[in-house]
Amino acid sequence: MAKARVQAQRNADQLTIHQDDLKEEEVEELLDESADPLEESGRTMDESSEEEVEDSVAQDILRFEESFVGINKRYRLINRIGEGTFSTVYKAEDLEYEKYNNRWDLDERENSKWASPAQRRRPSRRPHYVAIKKIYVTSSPIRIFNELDLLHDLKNSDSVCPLITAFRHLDQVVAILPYFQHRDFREYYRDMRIPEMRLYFKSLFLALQSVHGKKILHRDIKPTNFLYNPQQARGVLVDFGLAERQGTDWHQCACALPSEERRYRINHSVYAQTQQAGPQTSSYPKNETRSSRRANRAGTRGFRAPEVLLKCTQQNTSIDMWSAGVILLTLLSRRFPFFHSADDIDALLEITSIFGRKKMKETAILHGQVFETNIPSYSDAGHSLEKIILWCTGRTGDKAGPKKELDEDEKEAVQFLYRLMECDPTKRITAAEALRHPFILKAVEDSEEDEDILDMVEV
Ligand SMILES: Nc1ncnc2c1ncn2[C@@H]1O[C@H](COP(=O)(O)OP(=O)(O)OP(=O)(O)O)[C@@H](O)[C@H]1O
Repeated sequence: MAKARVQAQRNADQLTIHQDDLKEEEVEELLDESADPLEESGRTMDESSEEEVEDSVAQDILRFEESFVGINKRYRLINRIGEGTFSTVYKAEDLEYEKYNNRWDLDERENSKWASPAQRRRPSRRPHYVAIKKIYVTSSPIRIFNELDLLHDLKNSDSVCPLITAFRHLDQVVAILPYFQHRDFREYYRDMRIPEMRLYFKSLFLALQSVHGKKILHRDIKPTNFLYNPQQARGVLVDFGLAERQGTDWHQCACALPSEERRYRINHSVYAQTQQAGPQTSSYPKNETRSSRRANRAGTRGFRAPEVLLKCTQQNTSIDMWSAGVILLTLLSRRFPFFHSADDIDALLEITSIFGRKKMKETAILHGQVFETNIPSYSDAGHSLEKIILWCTGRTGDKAGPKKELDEDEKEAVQFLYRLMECDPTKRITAAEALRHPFILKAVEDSEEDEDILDMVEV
């Protein structure tokens, strides 16, 4: 029933929109459709003209249309495509596309390069899709403003999904973004090959380079926030709901001190004094009077950098590079999610099981924290990432048989991974440096090779 009502509404909307066009341009219709290269390239993967919509989704769409008065005059809601912690995202057709300047539409820009002057003058018959992000009314206005403000700042970056516009109706705010065709990460993480990974990360680091260039931390880098289209080898970053400008609410952290001064402070700390008092004394002050440390720990579990977990009070853009490293580890190990912690302590322990106790102690000290664990199974040195990837991909081999090894491409990927999952944020690779790393530079060589193959086919 709900489905039928949505369909009836859609048909009515479609009629009012297209009647006039048809009268004016009937003759050109056929030409228009066959000459539009985007008819081929723009509709990829999951896109069909009408999608199967579940009853519960259809009802949700109706409720949204009823509560947000006027939304269906501008957009034809098609499907619900995402339900996150802070918003619901719908796919919709932009019914008023031709009325506005659409500089944001990269596909259209690309398309018009190939079109004749006559085709360029004609309004395209291709439907134009947008993503409508309905931000939950429980989000604070400051948070909503922050997201829209940062998106506005990033509007000229080709690799950030731009904000087209935003509307408010009573307490409801919606952000309108271009709909970006992408493939669900879960469909390809098990079999993505190294050359494809190079392209994926090249695109991700181009995006991060532009975001970090503006001194903005995304804070929530994970596969669902990087919408990637393998056919175009291009992805866009979405969801700036947790993003912040670097320096917001900073207090001095030991990691930003010169190493001499840091050592001096550590040697004279309360902890160092209790240590000097001898092994019988408890390592921790019994009557702690200092308030517990506060720091922004926003992000998604499993993707938070060690300094976020250790409550560093001067976090910078390098936290996103760690999260990108977790994505690479996921792809190399074919395990998603790779980390599965219930809370921050668990998350620290998961990292410890890889990098070992010694590294974690050093990392904690960097931020003026003490890391101790009495869990016996954690070794001091941890395990190499190579070994972990071999274990995860079932290449352990038996003791009698030949030693199993990663192939050359994988070894190169792991070298790159060490630069991303560097526990000390001051030593971690930046997005700009990552783009110059051999692992990423080879992406260009690979695609040139592909072109050679294409040339051969043409000849
Ligand atoms: N522009 C877009 N084009 C296509 N799909 C999109 C777009 N924006 C968002 N989505 C889809 O909607 C999902 C949720 O979007 P978003 O991450 O912005 O919301 P969220 O509520 O902050 O989610 P989460 O809590 O999972 O981080 C995305 O993972 C993606 O699948």
